[in-house]
Amino acid sequence: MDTAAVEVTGLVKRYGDTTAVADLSFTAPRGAVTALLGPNGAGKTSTIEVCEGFRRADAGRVRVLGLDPVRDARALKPRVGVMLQSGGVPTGARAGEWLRLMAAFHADPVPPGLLLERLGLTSAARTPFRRLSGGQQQRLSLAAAVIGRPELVFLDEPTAGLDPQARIAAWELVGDLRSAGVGVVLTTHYMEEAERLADHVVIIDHGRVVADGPTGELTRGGRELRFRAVSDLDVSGLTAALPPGCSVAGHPGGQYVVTTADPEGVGPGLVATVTTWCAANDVLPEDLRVHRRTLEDVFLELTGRDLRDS
Ligand SMILES: Nc1ncnc2c1ncn2[C@@H]1O[C@H](COP(=O)(O)OP(=O)(O)OP(=O)(O)O)[C@@H](O)[C@H]1O
Repeated sequence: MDTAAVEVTGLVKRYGDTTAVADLSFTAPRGAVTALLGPNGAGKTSTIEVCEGFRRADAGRVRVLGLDPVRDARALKPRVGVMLQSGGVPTGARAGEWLRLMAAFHADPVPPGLLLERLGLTSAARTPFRRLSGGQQQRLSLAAAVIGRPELVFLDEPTAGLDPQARIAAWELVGDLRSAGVGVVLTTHYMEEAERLADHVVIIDHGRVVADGPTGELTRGGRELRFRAVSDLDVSGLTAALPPGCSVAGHPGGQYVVTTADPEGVGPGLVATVTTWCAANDVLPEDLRVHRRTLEDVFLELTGRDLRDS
């Protein structure tokens, strides 16, 4: 069986003179959570909308559960759940009615009442969509995306604007989907969310993939070793003891940061060199720890710190 839930090869998407997606390729595995990350305007929504069959690619090949999202739209519809950034629910539809209607399109839907309860919408069941709060609208769209027990769900910024409780409920729902073997492809601007939920991360910038891999692998290789010690440590002496490419910075309060340029990050050898030097100089390195890179560190390293004008 084809193991990919989504396979995108050389995707190009243009809007007039704007190239939103430029030769983009990635694979999202089945039964796993894949997060598409990228600054505003990077091309995430365009990519996801082509995968959903809502937009046509200008070039490249897209396969969803092995099928073509435009040509095989009818076959894919019952197997794929979609949560649009814009909601996609008629403004006058009442939350409960809308979910019951969505349920009617599927052979074995999740009971609408159960989903309303899971997502904290029971008391809003009779409220028209336009009168729901932004967070309630988001949650209703999420519920509609999963009600048909899809094999794959596309979630475009599923937790944007949710309060912490609603975000946790959404995370739990995504976790349950994954446990049930459902593939999830989501976009988010919350790095902590991606780190927590995603098995696989694809970072996009200017319509191209700049990093792609298992979340743990992308964040591997912390470049810093930190410790506290006396405030008048001989920083130049320690620097001289370290391998080339390492530097030491002293900060107020006796905080020290050893940084390595080695792409593999801080290894056991560097930790041993620092502690050996400390022992030889009668220095106790307190709170010694290798600072793990977060997904946010990786994201900013790859996409820069400049604000995007888009
Ligand atoms: N319908 C459209 N017509 C013209 N340009 C568009 C259209 N949709 C998107 N774009 C442009 O394409 C580029 C990519 O947009 P897209 O929405 O795919 O990015 P994104 O990564 O999802 O951004 P965000 O994080 O802000 O949602 C942007 O420059 C955007 O202005």
